[in-house]
Amino acid sequence: MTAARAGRPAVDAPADMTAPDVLRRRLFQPTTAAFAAVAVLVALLDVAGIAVPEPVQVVPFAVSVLLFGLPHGALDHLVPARLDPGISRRRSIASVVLLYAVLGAATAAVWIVLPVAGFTLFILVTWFHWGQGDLWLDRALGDAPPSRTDAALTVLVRGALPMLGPLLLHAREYAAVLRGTTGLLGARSAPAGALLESPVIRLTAALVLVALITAHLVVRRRAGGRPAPAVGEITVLAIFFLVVPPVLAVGLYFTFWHAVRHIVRLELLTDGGRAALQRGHLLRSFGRFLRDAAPLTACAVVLLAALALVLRSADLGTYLLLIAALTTPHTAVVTWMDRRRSQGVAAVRGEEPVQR
Ligand SMILES: CC1=C(/C=C/C(C)=C/C=C/C(C)=C/C=O)C(C)(C)CCC1
Ligand SMILES: [Fe+2]
Repeated sequence: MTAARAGRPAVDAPADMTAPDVLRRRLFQPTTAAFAAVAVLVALLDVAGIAVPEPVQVVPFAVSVLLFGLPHGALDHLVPARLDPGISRRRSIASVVLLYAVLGAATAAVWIVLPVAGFTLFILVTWFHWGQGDLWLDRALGDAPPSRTDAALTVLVRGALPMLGPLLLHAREYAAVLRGTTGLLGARSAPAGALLESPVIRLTAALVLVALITAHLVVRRRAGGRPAPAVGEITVLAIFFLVVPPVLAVGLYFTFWHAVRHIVRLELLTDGGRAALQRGHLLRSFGRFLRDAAPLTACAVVLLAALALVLRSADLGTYLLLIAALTTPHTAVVTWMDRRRSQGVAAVRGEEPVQR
């Protein structure tokens, strides 16, 4: 259906634009620009001696409960059926529910027995998971070459930006999140917090980040990929995570960068979603997704409320504990999707029929 027939202004993407072009111009480039604008704004406020108030910093995480963040994993139970016509809806739901029960409980057990190890595992799993999300997109947009070294470095760099970046200039807030989460489980994490705040660790993190970024860009160029878009995104994200207070920065990244990209990936697996995205109808596509994800998002909200009651705390730490338990199985689902990579990549290029 064209926009004119729908009786709205002509907002359809031009017919000669491919899906990657449309997504790049309508979604990914504006997102990068918005992140750059936030970094500039925060830097200007800083110069003026104004700090972003703490209640404002948690707004993106609060928004993520219903918009994009928590919902982005709420279709995991349908992913196997969407990707493989040989897998029935019933089998898809049963296997993913089992996966969530086993890996979610195992993650919770680590947190309960060894909270600091739970936190460390959470950072490492997120590092990998957010890195794999950006690798998928780089490949889908034709920027990343089919090289294993490029893949490994992309995952390492993209995950390191949000997980190591905040440590360089905001180690105190980083350590506060460690205390805020592990403290809910009765842990005394003073030594680990002090370690995070030590100059040696922060300097090491800076060196690792610079080395990874350099190696990544060199390898991408040599392997025949397109380094230019990556340079732009990495530069903006590096400045963003250096400048913006971590709770605000990581909340914005989770909600409007990682989750949005994953939603695009899932929408491209359906006829309706792909058609909407190819025409640049982003809001329609996100609306469809949020509606589909509503039942399981509601279940996750109930779990969050139950956790808040058990821990007698309804703060960011509680929410992060829930996310930690859900992220391990979610990462397993996405890793399975990656192994069937050809589907997703072909879908964004409009080369392949997709199933509902
Ligand atoms: C909030 C915050 C942190 C950790 C956030 C994490 C680890 C979030 C993970 C979210 C996931 C995995 C969502 C699912 O895709 C850091 C880095 C300690 C820095 C201080 C602020
Ligand atoms: Fe995710």
